[in-house]
Parts: sequence; C-alpha cells; structure tokens
Amino acid sequence: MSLTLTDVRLVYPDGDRELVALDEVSLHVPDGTLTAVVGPSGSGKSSLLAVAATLVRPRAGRILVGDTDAGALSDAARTRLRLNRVGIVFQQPNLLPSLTAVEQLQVTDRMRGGASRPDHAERLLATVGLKDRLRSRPHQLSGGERQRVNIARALMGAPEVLLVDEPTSALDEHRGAQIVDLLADLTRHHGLATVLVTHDSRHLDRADRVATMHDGRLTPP
Ligand SMILES: Nc1ncnc2c1ncn2[C@@H]1O[C@H](COP(=O)(O)OP(=O)(O)OP(=O)(O)O)[C@@H](O)[C@H]1O
Repeated sequence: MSLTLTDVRLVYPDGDRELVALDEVSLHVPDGTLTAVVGPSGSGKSSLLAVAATLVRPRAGRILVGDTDAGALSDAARTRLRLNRVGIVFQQPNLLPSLTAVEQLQVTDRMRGGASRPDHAERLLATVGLKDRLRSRPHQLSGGERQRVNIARALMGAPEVLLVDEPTSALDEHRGAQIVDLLADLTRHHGLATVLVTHDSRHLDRADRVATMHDGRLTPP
C-alpha cells in the first residue's frame, strides 16, 4: 500500500507567532519503493515523519495510508492504524537492556494486545541478518546489530508503511551502507512504502527517489 501526503501544512506555536514546519508538502510513495528525504537541520524532516506516522495532526492537508484518510479518523483509530499499518524506526534503537533480541520484538505483540509470536520474531531477525543473535541482549550487540533489531521490531506488525529517521547517524560508513541496503531490500521484499530521513548523502543511490526539504518545503513536490 502506498503513502500519500497532499498539501500538508504543519504549524508550531512560536511565542506570539507561528512557525511553519511543513509548507504545502506533497509526497507520494508507491508500495515497494524507498524515498529518501534529505535536507539541513531544522528544515522539517522529522516533522514530515511525525505527520506521516499520524503522531501529529497537520493544520491542513491530507495523509493517506493506502486508501485510509488518517485525518478522518478518531485518535483511537489513528493509534490502531499506527500500530497495525505503520512501522517506525527511530534514530536511537531504544532497546530494553534486559531483553534478548527475540523478546524485544515480542514486546510489540503485547503492545498490540495479540498473542506472542516468538517464531515470527525469529524469522524477522533472521531476515535482517541476526539469526545467530536471537538470544543476545543489547550490550552484546554492535551498534549496527542494535539498529537491525530496531528495524525488525518495526516490521513485527507487518506494516505497509515504514518510516525511518536517521538510522545511520551512529554508524561508520560501511555499517551505514549495510543498513540502507537492508532497508532497500526489505522495502522491495515486503512491498513497503518507505520514507528514509537521512543527513547522509553517501547512500542515496539505493533510494528510488530523493526529495529535499528546505524551510518546510519539499522538492520536487
Ligand atoms: N515540538 C515543536 N515545537 C515547536 N517547534 C518545533 C517543534 N518541533 C520542531 N520544531 C521546529 O520546526 C522546525 C522543523 O524541525 P524538524 O525537527 O522537523 O527539522 P529536521 O529537519 O528534522 O531537523 P534535524 O535534522 O535537526 O532533526 C524547526 O524550526 C524546529 O525548531
């Protein structure tokens, strides 16, 4: 399923004034494709992800996850949409220190209120190259491996949309390239509509499309 943003405007209060974080932003990400979003600090990249993740309601514009208009949903329905159809990979893996890799993924089953699926967790961890690390805890994993757990965890709910914020910022060039390769492969294999926010222009050749944020505007639109 695709992700479509149309004429999105997001405004934050700024003292007596308002700060326009997203200014008429439109973006269409077909399923099975990866769009990289680059741009300077403060240009609105994280705001774009927050809106696409339905974490923040824009002042104007439309967000479609597949055919579902997120703006038309109640807050409870948006939370369900986010849990079931959107995967989010934050910059910091935020893994729980005492849990093994498999258990990190199983936590999301519990959050979703469903049965725990250790087999599914193990399969996903194998997919991201961690089949020998299933019982490892975060301190036993490298930065790149922790980021792989983070990515596998985001796929537990079989999302249609994958939103990824700066996944390579803590990694060296080689490991960063491996993570972007992995995201591109997962995007194709699972038919995801993926948005990858990155400062890192080194890995953009793996993206199907590169868009640039500048002062809240996205080009090409
Ligand atoms: N919760 C908030 N309240 C008020 N202003 C905010 C808030 N979040 C972001 N902003 C402002 O909105 C603008 C866009 O910020 P955003 O974090 O989306 O940019 P960014 O491109 O992700 O930056 P970075 O690369 O540094 O993370 C900035 O001017 C920022 O200061």
